[in-house]
Amino acid sequence: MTAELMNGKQLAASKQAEMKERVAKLASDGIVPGLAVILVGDNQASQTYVRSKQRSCEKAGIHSVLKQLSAETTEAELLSHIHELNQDPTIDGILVQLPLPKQISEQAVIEAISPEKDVDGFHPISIGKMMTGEKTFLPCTPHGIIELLRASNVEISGKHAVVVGRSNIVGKPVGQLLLNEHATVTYCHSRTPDLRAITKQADILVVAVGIAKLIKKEDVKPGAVVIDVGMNRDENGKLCGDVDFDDVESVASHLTPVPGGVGPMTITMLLENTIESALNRS
Ligand SMILES: Nc1nc2c(c(=O)[nH]1)N[C@@H](CN(C=O)c1ccc(C(=O)N[C@@H](CCC(=O)O)C(=O)O)cc1)CN2
Ligand SMILES: [Mg+2]
Repeated sequence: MTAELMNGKQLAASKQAEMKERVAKLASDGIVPGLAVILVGDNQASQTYVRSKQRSCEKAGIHSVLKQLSAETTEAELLSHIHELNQDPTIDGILVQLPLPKQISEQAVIEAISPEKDVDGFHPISIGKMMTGEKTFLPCTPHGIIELLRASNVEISGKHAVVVGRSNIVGKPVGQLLLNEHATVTYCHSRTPDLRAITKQADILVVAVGIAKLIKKEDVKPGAVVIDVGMNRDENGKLCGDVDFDDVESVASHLTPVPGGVGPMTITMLLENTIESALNRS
């Protein structure tokens, strides 16, 4: 068996082309969606992701503002920027790029963002609504994963989904979204004994731990759908996921590549949330 590639890059491009049309229609009604991105410090990867978000906004016709703050920024300074953006009528979405420097509490920052502008879906109100299945902004990477599964016609209902990783950004929420789609969900993490015994039971395996090529073909049930959220560098400095792609390709039925899988969907769902937020303006 050779796994079918779940091409996030392609799906992201087609979704973003649709969004461009939606945004053009909105503009003719006098509404231009606006996204504010706050980047604190000089983390290289964060700079790349933020640039990519801005480029995608520009292509789609979404107004975007970047606030670049120094690594020494205090929590109070950052909060004051957020309070200002909460009041700005041209801004529909506020995103603070994570991770933040250690002097700043991520929780305090996330909670300062108005839930109406929480296009990252990280605010406790957004998370609570996601858990109860109410309409809300869904976190971008987990939502992107669900969209990838849908586009590949993967049945979720009744399947055993195993999530490796329990971060607030990916692991926890993707498990909840899979549960909302009626999967039976098992979470694994660094203290799970005999990880492989559990990953081998998965019909849908989502891996988001940040360990290069952790998952090998022996860890995967033949025919499983494997979603790789990892973003690591291999021994040659090449970008790679948490799944050993070349190994797992021969056992999985569907597999996401890194790059070009889940990553591009993250930005796409961010644009979708920003447009949604602009529609809620009036
Ligand atoms: N406030 C947030 N911070 C962070 C989030 C987030 O959703 N909100 N997620 C990640 C980083 N991230 C977006 O911010 C992100 C990561 C990766 C990609 C992506 O497209 N990756 C490409 C490869 C890029 C490369 O070549 O380096 C891919 O997988 O094809 C997009 C967004 C942490 N912080
Ligand atoms: Mg984790």
